[in-house]
Amino acid sequence: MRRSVMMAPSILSADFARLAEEVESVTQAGANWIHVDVMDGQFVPNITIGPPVVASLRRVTDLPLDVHLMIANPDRYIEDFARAGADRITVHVEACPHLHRTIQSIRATGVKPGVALNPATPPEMVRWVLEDVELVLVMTVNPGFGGQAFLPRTVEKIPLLREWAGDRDDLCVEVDGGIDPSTAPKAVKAGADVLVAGSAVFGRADRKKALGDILEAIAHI
Ligand SMILES: O=C(CO)[C@H](O)[C@H](O)COP(=O)(O)O
Ligand SMILES: [Fe+2]
Repeated sequence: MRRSVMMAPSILSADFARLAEEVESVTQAGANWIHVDVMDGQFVPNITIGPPVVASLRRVTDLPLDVHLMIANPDRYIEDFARAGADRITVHVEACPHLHRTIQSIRATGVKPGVALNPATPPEMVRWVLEDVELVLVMTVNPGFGGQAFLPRTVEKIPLLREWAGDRDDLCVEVDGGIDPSTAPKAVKAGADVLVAGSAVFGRADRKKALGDILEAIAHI
């Protein structure tokens, strides 16, 4: 029997002028986590939001805030995001020359650490820190923008990560980018158990139907 799958809508595709209502709509629709994409214009070409927005979200939701840092030198901001109310902080291995130290810094704040892999990054890059993290985020698009097409080969990393994680049944493997009812089954079959979806959820008026269609697509896997 496969592990239960959690849905983490990405607010990247939400209406930022109505963020509280947008979060409430996906909460009512059954979202498990709220995925927050932080971009700095350096590590990725786009710029989004920072700790003040996370602090504002913290005041309007009890759902776990899953903060995905797509920023250069993330060590500078870990404490700020932790203080703002993040439940999880995920850093990119490509942005962390001292990855183990960065993971320890996240853990020291009381926040659950995660590591993310770009599509071109081999899974071996996180092999020796798997026991130190709570989550591995496998990017299924190149980071920086919502609404891009899913890259199918990226999910081939997931069975390797699961194998290396051994009996770490609690390790979350999250996929992020281009997830919709047609691609979610590929990720879940490979072993993903957290699905981030931005445009496939916030791009539709009926959020319950949007989440429901993804869950229905994976129901029999
Ligand atoms: O990290 C991200 C982009 O870098 C986003 O979380 C991701 O792209 C979600 O958007 P979509 O589901 O529309 O692809
Ligand atoms: Fe993301």
